[in-house]
Amino acid sequence: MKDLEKQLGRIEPLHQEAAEQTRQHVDQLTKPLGSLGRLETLAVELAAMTGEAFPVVSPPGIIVFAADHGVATEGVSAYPQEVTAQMLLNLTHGGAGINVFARQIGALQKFVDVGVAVEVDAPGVCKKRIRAASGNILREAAMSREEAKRSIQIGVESAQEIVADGAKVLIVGEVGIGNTTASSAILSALTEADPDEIVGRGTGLTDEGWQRKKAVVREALALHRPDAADPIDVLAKVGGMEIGAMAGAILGAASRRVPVLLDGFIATVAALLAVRLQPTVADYLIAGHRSQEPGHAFVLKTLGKEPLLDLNLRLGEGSGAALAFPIIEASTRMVREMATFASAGVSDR
Ligand SMILES: O=C(O)c1ccc[n+]([C@@H]2O[C@H](COP(=O)([O-])O)[C@@H](O)[C@H]2O)c1
Ligand SMILES: Cc1cc2nc[nH]c2cc1C
Repeated sequence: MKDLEKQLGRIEPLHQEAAEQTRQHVDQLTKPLGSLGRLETLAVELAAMTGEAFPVVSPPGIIVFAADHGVATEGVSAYPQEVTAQMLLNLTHGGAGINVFARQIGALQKFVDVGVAVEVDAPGVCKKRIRAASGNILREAAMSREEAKRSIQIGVESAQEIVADGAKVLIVGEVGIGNTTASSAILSALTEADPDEIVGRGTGLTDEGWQRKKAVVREALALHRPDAADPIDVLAKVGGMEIGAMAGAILGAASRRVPVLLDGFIATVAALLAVRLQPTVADYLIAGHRSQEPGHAFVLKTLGKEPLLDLNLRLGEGSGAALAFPIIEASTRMVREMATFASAGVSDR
């Protein structure tokens, strides 16, 4: 990934001085020491990421990447493939769940087609199509190595664009019928997790469909034998274009010291790919929520991240991260707006 590294520049280590300044300030605010719990540690983490002791996180930026998966023809999703394109159109009309939550938090929104099966003609779609759906991983590679790299590069560029537009935190979301199958295969390949432990029902498979999905993941891994030490190989053989783009966007945001608020299973598997490509990116990740998909708890544990919310969500699109955003914002407002013991004339311990 030499070319990508060149394009990204370095991902800077955390800013310890800013973090220390925030830590000291938080301890002077008018509250019992440590009483705002996770909000306090979040405030310090955000300072370390941004390099600013009093960071601003609004407006957040949300990028939804859409792509189709050849494996969808194997009966691994409760919904048909055409839903991906239909939902992409719905997103541009503002009718999807993430649109509602994005409006609630005043987010910038971007919708990127990286490989939907049927092209969507709508002005709100950024067309970065690599190919019309990935290959069916049960029989062929999801994509070529070049296509996998291209997906990452599109993600990097999309993140850089939304940051240039003013986004202070990045949320990456996706739509892609079949992408929990691809994400499960990536996760198993990268961690040697047993598919039985991490494959879930995705959009809501029946017991029979769920068993078939586990077998598909197992067979795809046996066929392709992706190299765990080579994340691009894993992405190309059993991944998907929106997953590569999300990994790239996460790298792109971190390279600009922009914190990344993670959504559900697919977004977090993309984050694991990003971490395997560039380990320092892990410092810029905050887990928004824990999805119902069983592999999500596993990948969060692998990344060492504790989610902010657990609302039994399994929508994707960036929805869980958008719902967690007000907590991030509250931590920054605590630092900026609360009085100190000295300023308010309140007696300290
Ligand atoms: O984010 C999650 O944790 C999540 C869990 C289950 C399903 N999804 C969404 O549902 C789609 C994938 O489910 P499936 O069953 O088609 O693999 C895809 O469009 C995702 O956005 C998302
Ligand atoms: C309707 C629908 C909306 C979605 N949004 C993200 N994934 C989705 C999957 C389906 C099926």
